[in-house]
Amino acid sequence: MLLPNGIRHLPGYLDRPAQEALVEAVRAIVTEAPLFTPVMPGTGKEMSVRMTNCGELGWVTDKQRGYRYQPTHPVTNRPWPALPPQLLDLWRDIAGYENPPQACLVNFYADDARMGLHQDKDEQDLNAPVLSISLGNTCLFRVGGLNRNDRTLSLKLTSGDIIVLGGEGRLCFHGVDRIYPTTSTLLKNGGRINLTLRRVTS
Ligand SMILES: O=C(O)CCC(=O)C(=O)O
Ligand SMILES: [Fe+2]
Repeated sequence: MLLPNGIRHLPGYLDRPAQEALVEAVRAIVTEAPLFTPVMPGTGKEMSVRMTNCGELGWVTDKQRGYRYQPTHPVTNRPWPALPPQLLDLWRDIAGYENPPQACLVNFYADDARMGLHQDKDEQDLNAPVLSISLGNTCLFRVGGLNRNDRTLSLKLTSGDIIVLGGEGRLCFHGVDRIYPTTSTLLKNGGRINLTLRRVTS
């Protein structure tokens, strides 16, 4: 399904077994690289999502140094766990990009978490798409244009859906307005997981 600016929505792309396998992979990642609470640069205000990463680089943020990618976990200082093979396969099948992903951000949304409207622009390689996978409870996703004040469109993302921000849509503003509790049985404790695959360097 094509949204404004060529953003692609692939509803129900992953079947239940594929979703369960990804949840298992995420469990292993979180054991090795514990979730941390990201903060806004400058204000130091905590975001409501908790996160970790896998891949050669991970997205991190703190009060002083702001948003960036780094090869190690900010708390354990250990390298991030490897990208699970399923994610490399998905990138190959969907992204249509010659180089493999370097980073996978793992976002955990409790049922009261959200993510404000933002652009993904901490990457050098803006030719590569961002591939985003939804697992667990349904969310209300909002996508706009290249300017914060552009008109936005809201859509529900359910477990197994994939969004591709590529081409024109690569730098579109987007965010998660809310999570709908008890809309999926995939995650025993509710909430939502979002996996975001990215290329970082050119
Ligand atoms: O949770 C989502 O669907 C979006 C996550 C996101 O935009 C991000 O991590 O940059
Ligand atoms: Fe984003």
